[in-house]
Amino acid sequence: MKTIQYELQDGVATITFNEPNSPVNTMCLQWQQDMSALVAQVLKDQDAIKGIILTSAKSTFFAGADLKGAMRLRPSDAGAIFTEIELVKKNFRTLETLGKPVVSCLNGTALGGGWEVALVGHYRIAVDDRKTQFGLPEVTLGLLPGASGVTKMTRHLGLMGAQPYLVEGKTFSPKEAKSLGLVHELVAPGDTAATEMRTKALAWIAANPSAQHPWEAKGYKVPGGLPSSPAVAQMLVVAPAMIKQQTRGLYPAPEAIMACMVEGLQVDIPTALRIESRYLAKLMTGINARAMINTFFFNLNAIKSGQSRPSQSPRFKPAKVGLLGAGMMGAGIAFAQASKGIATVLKDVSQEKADLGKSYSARITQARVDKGRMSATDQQTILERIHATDQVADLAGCDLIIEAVFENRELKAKVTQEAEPMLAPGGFFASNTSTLPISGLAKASAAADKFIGIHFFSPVDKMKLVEIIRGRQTSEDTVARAYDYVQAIGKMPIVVNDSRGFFTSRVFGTFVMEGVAMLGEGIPAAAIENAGIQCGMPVGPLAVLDETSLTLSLHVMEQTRADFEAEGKTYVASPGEALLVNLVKEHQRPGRAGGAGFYEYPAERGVKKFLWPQLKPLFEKADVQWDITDLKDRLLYRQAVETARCLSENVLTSVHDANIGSIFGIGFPAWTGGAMQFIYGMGMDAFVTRADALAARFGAGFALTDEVKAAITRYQPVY
Ligand SMILES: NC(=O)c1ccc[n+]([C@@H]2O[C@H](COP(=O)([O-])OP(=O)(O)OC[C@H]3O[C@@H](n4cnc5c(N)ncnc54)[C@H](O)[C@@H]3O)[C@@H](O)[C@H]2O)c1
Repeated sequence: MKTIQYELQDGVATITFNEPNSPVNTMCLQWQQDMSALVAQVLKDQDAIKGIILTSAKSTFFAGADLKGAMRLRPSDAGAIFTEIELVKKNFRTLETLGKPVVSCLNGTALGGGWEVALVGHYRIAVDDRKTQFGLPEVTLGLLPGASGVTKMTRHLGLMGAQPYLVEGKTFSPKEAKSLGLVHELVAPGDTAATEMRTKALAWIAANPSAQHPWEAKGYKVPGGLPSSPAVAQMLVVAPAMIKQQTRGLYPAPEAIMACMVEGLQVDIPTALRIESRYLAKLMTGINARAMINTFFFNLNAIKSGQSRPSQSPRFKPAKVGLLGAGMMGAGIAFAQASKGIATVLKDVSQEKADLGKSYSARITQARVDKGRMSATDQQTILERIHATDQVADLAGCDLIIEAVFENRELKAKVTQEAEPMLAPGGFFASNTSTLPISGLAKASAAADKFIGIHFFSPVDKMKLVEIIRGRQTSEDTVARAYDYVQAIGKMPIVVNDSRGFFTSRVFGTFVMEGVAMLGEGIPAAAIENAGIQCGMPVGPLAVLDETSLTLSLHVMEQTRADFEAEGKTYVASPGEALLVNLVKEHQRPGRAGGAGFYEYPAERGVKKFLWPQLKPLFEKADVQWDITDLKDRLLYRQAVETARCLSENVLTSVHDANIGSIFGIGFPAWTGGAMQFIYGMGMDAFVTRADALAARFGAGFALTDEVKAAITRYQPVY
């Protein structure tokens, strides 16, 4: 056995998982074969065995399924997958129904398949380490815990009790596991933890010679009752509808898990396990799981491990970072930095404004203190790290200064020249601009190689993504430092090359303007907004444009037009631009902040916003024909085409940055796996055919040139 060590001593069989050439244990093909060999060995030795201990030689217990293999699966593989899962469970079941006590000694994290291995033990002992996580997050990858996870957790915790851990994929600490009854004993972390766990395991084995899982005993009652009991039956009327509402029918896994829980409780264990295998085989070979695994496992890991970070540069640890502008963004960034231990100088034009910016951190931390999620001491430490000031000189010695002043080129140039001399030797300067090309802003800098874009999203506290923009002259060392800074404050960096709107603002612009173009065609605003929600965007294009401001969009368009004219280039207005001018200038509807946009924002408390009734007489056409599938496709395809163009133009240089950036920066629906995975998931031919058809009816925004098609093919990931 290559991945499992087996030792039988004094009647105790110790099974140690230890996959070679891997930092973690996985359910790889070799492990599956080894498990069959192991079970055969245990059966041979069973007369001599008094008990079994499951343990790991890695720093974690067991990581779970081999996801690379899952990326190669297609619907035609469902039968083979069913057989494979059934074999894994047959081996588990042989061990746990042998009539011998089995103890899992959990030295570290056990997630997904790893937690299902842990659940083979009748008794579970864990090291109470803060880093350790247990649970079944399969749903977040479009999967279902099919190696007995659904069956066992539902029987342990009941239908209601198990829901958060199965349908939502909530993970839990060793302490929480203990309070849920999923772990029976905890030991303190440290050098002696392994020995202590073993001692406890041996004692339990000696005291429970013929252990079994609780539900194997006659008369076992599932907590909360069976689906036929009145309380559960009542819950079952509501729960599926709630799931449907949350997933909008776009994510099959939560529904499949719920169905599997309910069906599994009404049959015996072997049948429940078979039902589970069927559901898993279907999910695992479907398009959604592939998209989610690709993005939420492989792409996220690529970002964490720094695949877009220039690898030659040494690691950078920011100690002191200055922020120019204590407005909405500056205040948010200050809190993000200070809570990660970075000394922060928050500068504005007056002490009053700087203090106001700092008060944002005071408010956020106070809310956490009030909820018991932060200690008053921690709050004080964070606030003490933020020095609010109106003095440029206070920026002296900063490793990095980020400007977040008004979106105005002249002002940005002025503050750059004022603050740059304050940088510590080797320090660098960044702009948080959301629209102005970085290479142009860098002209104001005395060291363009040390000038970069670090584009945060609002609200900074909630948005994990940060877009790093490499200007024409930005050095690779500066890119690496910006990457390290973003990771140091716990955010997710993507790296793009400079271009108008970079990646996220550019693609986001195509989404909202496609919505405005539809309105210009006479399609009802409510239908447009509904299409946005139905395809999985967080909000409709008109509502989000109201939030980001119609005036701002118009300002950016005017600025772009002026830049194009100055460069002697032809500016082509997007189809919705005239309508936007009309709304802002003729009808004084600047957006949410101005109290009026596509929506009305009633001042009365509790009265919700509603679409401005005048949109109907002004823009809707009674004879317009539209189809919801077309509307949904237009909103998604327009963004996917623009993302592919970004790859083709070298604005983006990786698919993981494209996918993660589109989901976390723009709100591109997660069920697709991101804007590029949307294309790869459906296949190049199908995508091109549909995009061509949309281009023929709705314009050049959907047109794919040969270069763009070549870029899509060139960047296609291979698993
Ligand atoms: N608001 C967003 O959603 C968002 C998102 C990403 C990026 N951005 C960009 O971030 C920047 C700031 O945006 P915001 O929404 O925080 O603006 P804001 O209007 O809330 O804040 C700007 C702040 O800059 C201050 N300021 C002006 N001149 C200054 C100077 N000489 N020195 C120091 N401070 C000065 C102002 O007093 C004000 O407090 C802009 O470039 C914007 O495009 C904004």
